[in-house]
Amino acid sequence: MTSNPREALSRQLAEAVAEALRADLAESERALLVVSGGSTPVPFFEALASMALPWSRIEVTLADERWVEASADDSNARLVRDHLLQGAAAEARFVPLISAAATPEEGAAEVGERIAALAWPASAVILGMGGDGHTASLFPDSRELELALSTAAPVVAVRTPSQPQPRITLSADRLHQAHRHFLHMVGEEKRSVLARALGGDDTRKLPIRAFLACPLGIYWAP
Ligand SMILES: O=C1O[C@H](COP(=O)(O)O)[C@@H](O)[C@H](O)[C@H]1O
Repeated sequence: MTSNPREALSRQLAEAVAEALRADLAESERALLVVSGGSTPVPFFEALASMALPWSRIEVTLADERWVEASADDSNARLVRDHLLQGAAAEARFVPLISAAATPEEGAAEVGERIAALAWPASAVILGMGGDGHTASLFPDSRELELALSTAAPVVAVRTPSQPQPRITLSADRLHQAHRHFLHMVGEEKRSVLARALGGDDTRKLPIRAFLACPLGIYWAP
């Protein structure tokens, strides 16, 4: 039994996602799970990894990634490998968003083909949100924000002045292609950003707005 609200939240989210995967796997041979990176999902990943699931039938990919080596400290793929693909969950098929290309612009076509071949619509997309209202790598100052919000392509290479690395993100269109959407966030700052997002409609200012009508299951703890 855990008394930490963030741990309890992660456990509840993991149970909801496991339930979603089980329901979809009762209808289809494969199911796809799209997860986010950052600091918030670590306890969620660990809770989900402990769930009894037919992991070999589950595909996992990311909402976004920094264009860095898979072994880099800030690689979202590394986060998934270290915290989700553990124990029985190591049987899941993880499909990363990076390639051997030097830049995301050069790698986007190959990564896009890989992503398009997954078991869409996803069972669940778990989004995070930054203090600037970004989700996935759809940042308010991303040069390709307009494109990422409007294209039917699965992925977009993104350059963002506020961020140190180039990135690649699933497009909003692709992120919408899921049976269920969850937003996982913690802390008062993010709660007030979400309240601002709910009070307006300019997606370019707070890109999380692109997902508020999915409908979105909001998992928040202080
Ligand atoms: O840059 C990113 O940030 C968001 C939120 O991260 P957090 O550390 O505040 O939890 C995340 O959803 C996204 O996938 C990641 O690349």
